[in-house]
Amino acid sequence: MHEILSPQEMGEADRLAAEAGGAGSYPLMLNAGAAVVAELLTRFADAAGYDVLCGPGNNGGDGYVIARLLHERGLAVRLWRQEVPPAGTDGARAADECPLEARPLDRFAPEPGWAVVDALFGAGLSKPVEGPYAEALEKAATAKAPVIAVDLPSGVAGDSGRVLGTTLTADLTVTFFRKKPGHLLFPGRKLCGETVVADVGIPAAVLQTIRPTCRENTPALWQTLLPRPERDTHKYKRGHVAVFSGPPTATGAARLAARGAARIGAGAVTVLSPAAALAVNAMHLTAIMLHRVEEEAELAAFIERRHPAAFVIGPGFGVGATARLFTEIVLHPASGTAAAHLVLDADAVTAFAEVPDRLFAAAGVSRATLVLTPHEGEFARLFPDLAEDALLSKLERARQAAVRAHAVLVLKGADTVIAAPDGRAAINTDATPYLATAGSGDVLAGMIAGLLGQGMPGFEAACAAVHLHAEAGRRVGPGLIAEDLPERLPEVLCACLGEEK
Ligand SMILES: NC(=O)C1=CN([C@@H]2O[C@H](COP(=O)(O)OP(=O)(O)OC[C@H]3O[C@@H](n4cnc5c(N)ncnc54)[C@H](OP(=O)(O)O)[C@@H]3O)[C@@H](O)[C@H]2O)[C@@H](O)CC1
Ligand SMILES: Nc1ncnc2c1ncn2[C@@H]1O[C@H](COP(=O)(O)OP(=O)(O)O)[C@@H](O)[C@H]1O
Ligand SMILES: [K+]
Repeated sequence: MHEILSPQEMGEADRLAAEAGGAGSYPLMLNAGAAVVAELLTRFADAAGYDVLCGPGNNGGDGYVIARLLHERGLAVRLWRQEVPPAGTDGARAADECPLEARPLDRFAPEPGWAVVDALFGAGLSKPVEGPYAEALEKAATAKAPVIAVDLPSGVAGDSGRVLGTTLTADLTVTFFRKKPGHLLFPGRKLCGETVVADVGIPAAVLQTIRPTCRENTPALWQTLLPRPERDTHKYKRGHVAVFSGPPTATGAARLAARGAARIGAGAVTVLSPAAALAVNAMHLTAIMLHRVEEEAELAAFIERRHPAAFVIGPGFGVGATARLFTEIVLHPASGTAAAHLVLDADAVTAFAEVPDRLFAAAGVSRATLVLTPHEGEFARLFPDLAEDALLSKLERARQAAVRAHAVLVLKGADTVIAAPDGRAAINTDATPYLATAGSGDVLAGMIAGLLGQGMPGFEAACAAVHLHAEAGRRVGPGLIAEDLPERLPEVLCACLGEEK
């Protein structure tokens, strides 16, 4: 159930199911209508009546089925429409089979105590919602009527969650077969209210033909790859992670990342510090080691002697040439030295703003996995054209950036998207807004490096870290500060690994 289908893939699912069933697509519409009615009767059973707003396509077709089924149950129903579905379509058939008289949509006036069924537009939204359609949605919103949206709140784009023209906030959205990006990406996620996925009789086997590449970020994606230490392991086998520290006044971010790496199971973690910051770092580190690295030769020597499995560069590091130099050294260690994976975050992302191609070229020929963890602002510095393209969804931006950068891309935010250069993508859905606090991204960068260092593949490591970070944040809740996150990881990991204490 965790596959996420684009509206095009959903159309394909519909087509394949209709072919396989032999009875066309109309039975799916009947099932869709029945599924919405079942939800209405569970959650909005005490409504005085139901106003069903029907659009000109198959979303409207679902609306006619819903209106008929409610009417057959003896409930009070009013049907509102602007245009009739074109002859020969499922929508037209549903309209024909609906005995209710249709009222003109521009006369729609919500009644106190009535619920609104929004069946104007769903997957076929093709232009901004305007005119009488927009006015009807605005009236429902102004009346604060309970709203159930069919497939999507009308006006929300299924591929991106963006609003085209006008929309409304639903209390409940019932979608069919699988969620679409618009249910999970903001603002769509907020506008959907709660989203329920209903079975309309499309067999799961159609997914073998469609082969969707986007998933909701649940443990099913990566749980089996979460590292568990062998009984005869030793600390360096559990992955040695090195985190670059910034100057004396900006060392905390690196320590947060280091703590994230350690708590997620890296066997050894070293903070690499410029000379001037060694004293301040030393005052705050215990299990985590400290090593002076300020110059190219010191870094090369550290790599050659200690063979770290993964690095973090960026948190509190500064945006200068050193960030670029160290990044390039890590991606291309001296020949014969094993490549270490790299998480590039924060200042190190910004350091490549003027020369992003240098980073992408280095990643393209590196033996290591590069994971980029920008928030939207940092993303725009590395990928200005993608950030400015209003037609691209957050999912599409992350995907294109991953291909261009030859990197796993973690595009952070309330709806973090993780994308791999091979086209796989995941959308995270369980983060708490309490994570929006300084330093929480630093912890995440360290967590990703900690998993990479333990041998987890890049895409899965990033997905797992994003989920575990969100779960740790959820457990802390109000009052969360970044320091809390690593400390919650033992309990979160225990639950995820199914280990008893
Ligand atoms: N796939 C499945 O498995 C199943 C799908 N099902 C249902 O089908 C729905 C998709 O149906 P759909 O493709 O007919 O699209 P829909 O959303 O009704 O819109 C198309 C119509 O609206 C028009 N139009 C668009 N935007 C507009 C605007 N802003 N302002 C004015 N007009 C606008 C558009 O005009 P056009 O673009 O042609 O100019 C066209 O006439 C899906 O959401 C689900 O509810 C279920 O029955 C069960 C199984
Ligand atoms: N509204 C939100 N809901 C859920 N998670 C959020 C929200 N805002 C930010 N986050 C998460 O919090 C972290 C913030 O990271 P970042 O922006 O890099 O901050 P910092 O640099 O201060 O560590 C990211 O993991 C991001 O996905
Ligand atoms: K709708």
